[in-house]
Amino acid sequence: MGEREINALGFHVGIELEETSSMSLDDDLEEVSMMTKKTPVASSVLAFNNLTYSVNTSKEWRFRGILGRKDTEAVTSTRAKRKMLLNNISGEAREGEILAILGPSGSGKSTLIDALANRISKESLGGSVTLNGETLESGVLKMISAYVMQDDLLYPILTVEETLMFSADFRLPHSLSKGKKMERVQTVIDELGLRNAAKTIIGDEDHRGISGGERRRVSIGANVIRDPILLFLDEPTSGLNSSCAFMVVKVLQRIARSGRIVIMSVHQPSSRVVSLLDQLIFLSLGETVYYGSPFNLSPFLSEYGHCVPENEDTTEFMLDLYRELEDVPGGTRSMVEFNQEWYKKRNHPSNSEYSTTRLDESLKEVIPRGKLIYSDIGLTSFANPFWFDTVVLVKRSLRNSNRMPEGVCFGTLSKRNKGFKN
Ligand SMILES: Nc1ncnc2c1ncn2[C@@H]1O[C@H](COP(=O)(O)OP(=O)(O)OP(=O)(O)O)[C@@H](O)[C@H]1O
Repeated sequence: MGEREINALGFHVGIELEETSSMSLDDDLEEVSMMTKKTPVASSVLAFNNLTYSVNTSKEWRFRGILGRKDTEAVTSTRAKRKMLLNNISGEAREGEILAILGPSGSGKSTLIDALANRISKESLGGSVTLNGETLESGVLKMISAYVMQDDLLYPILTVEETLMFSADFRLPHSLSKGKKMERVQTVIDELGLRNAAKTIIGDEDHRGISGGERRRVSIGANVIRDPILLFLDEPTSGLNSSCAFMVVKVLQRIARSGRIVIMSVHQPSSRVVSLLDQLIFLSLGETVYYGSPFNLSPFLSEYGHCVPENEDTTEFMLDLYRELEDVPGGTRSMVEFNQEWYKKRNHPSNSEYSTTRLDESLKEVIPRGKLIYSDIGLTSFANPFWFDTVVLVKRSLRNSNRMPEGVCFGTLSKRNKGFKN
């Protein structure tokens, strides 16, 4: 354990000096990795307890008349049914760490991220979400967090630097000087390992631009420009090949280590990606089948009676195992129950240490750095007036469309969900 420092939230953070890892895949990332890395020990914690969310689904039956006679009127009966999307999900995400939510399609990964990111109405969501033991006001969590969506919505003819500068104009207070905003943009470019791509256009199917992995990092950068405390990402690696996916998660690890909480969903990560994750939640049909570190997954499976064969990837083995279980009667129930017992045995509430600094005091420190204003009456509105945001958006659209050689219509966005150039 090395020195102690105070982080963005005003919390004390223990710093460990770590050996540098070498990355030949990306020059920029390698350059940053060559510098001594600081790994903060978590001191702020987003805890979620017994999150439960269900939706109404209605089933409709139509009866023809007796003996299916066509002249009798059809009778319709509708019976409301509730579908459980999240069932008693608990866990914590710690500052300096990445919490990853894994599971097959439809297991509830996006729903859980939405629940944590305050994108599901409080009335519909059971359970609690707290930061350092305090329940966040509905608006506050949104204000101190950023949510990166699966789809890239970027302007194709703007360069990486311009894209981030427009984000800075849009997300940072307009009272901040151009120079300070540019400084922040340059910091983010380095943090994302995008130095070599800074002057390259985003590109799309018709215009050659940066790679798919770099695009994803630009999307992340546009959201971290205002330095959020919490970063939520829905499938940040989808559509990327394994080396690009690794680089994206490597960047997320760096973002987490700089004192943020990162929560992401991932469908089928490679073992290299898993090596960058700190905590995992495996979901099956809205229930937790494993919650813990990647290192404990193999012992968990052994104790559950399914030893991971030598040379097999543990995460893949786990995903295959419970996908098989989902197809048999009783499904993954025994695994869900085993996980609850296993977790209780290994974790004690005293492990969950976090700062005792009052949350509102901590927010006072951090909020002026971003787009938000803190006043004596609490958190108020966004720093930039509506007209200012409108001007920024119009300027961005105009610059993009002016550069389109074909004179493509105003405000064209690049949305490449498929066909990434990895
Ligand atoms: N409003 C809704 N009404 C009914 N079912 C819903 C609703 N929203 C989501 N679902 C269902 O909830 C389940 C979980 O959805 P969710 O999007 O969270 O899964 P996921 O694990 O993120 O999947 P993917 O990897 O495909 O994105 C799915 O079966 C989905 O169809």
